[in-house]
Amino acid sequence: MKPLLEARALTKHYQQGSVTVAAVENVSLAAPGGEVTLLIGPSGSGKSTLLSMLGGILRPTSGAILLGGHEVGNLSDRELPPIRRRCFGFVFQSFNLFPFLTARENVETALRLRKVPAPLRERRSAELLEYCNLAERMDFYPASLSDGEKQRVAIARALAGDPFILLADEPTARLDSASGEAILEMLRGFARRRGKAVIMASHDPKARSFADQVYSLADGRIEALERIPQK
Ligand SMILES: Nc1ncnc2c1ncn2[C@@H]1O[C@H](COP(=O)(O)OP(=O)(O)OP(=O)(O)O)[C@@H](O)[C@H]1O
Repeated sequence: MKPLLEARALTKHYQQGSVTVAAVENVSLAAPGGEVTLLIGPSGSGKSTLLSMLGGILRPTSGAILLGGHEVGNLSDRELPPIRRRCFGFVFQSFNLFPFLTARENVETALRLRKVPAPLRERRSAELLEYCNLAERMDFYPASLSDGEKQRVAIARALAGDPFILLADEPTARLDSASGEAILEMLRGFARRRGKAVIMASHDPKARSFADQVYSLADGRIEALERIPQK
């Protein structure tokens, strides 16, 4: 299948005083729709930096990023944010929910950002939370939710813009084994059923069995690419 997102010779160097840190070096990858792409590698191998560049949060030092075949890596600071909102959803290990908003209101903020009219926002946020098995928890504040539920709210929020690509950085790191598995199942379902690309960085040994391809990073470089046979 044609990749939804592609990186070609992507490189990021951080300057720390007189020292240059090569966080990502010459990385090429392709993330097809319908598949989960997993990034693994030791701490400091460049996974988060790579995800941030793929999602247009961080500018590469060099290389190209293609979204649906179109180069987006060189767009201006004004052009990039609307494309990021339209095409990407982000999930982080720390959930990043607003503590003073309910689950539903947290999802609604993402819809408001995308200029969805108010009556539609309410319905759409309820649908998204139902999709994430949170129908009973919509009016709860984050403090009254389990960590697994919080992450499902974060996923509902990430899906608010109906993104083509979902980027997840260690989405199960703070979760117990069963909640983590539920999240991985949900991410895989999103890719498979909706034909979207999920790109996830994870240390979780279980993540592998939910992936279609695994890129192993070491010192900012790709050491191996493995296809996981479909079950
Ligand atoms: N803002 C920054 N300034 C300077 N160096 C940075 C910065 N962010 C990351 N680095 C360095 O870049 C390298 C890659 O870091 P990155 O966080 O991408 O790795 P990671 O694989 O995601 O690690 P972890 O699994 O611990 O999150 C590391 O050497 C890190 O110290």
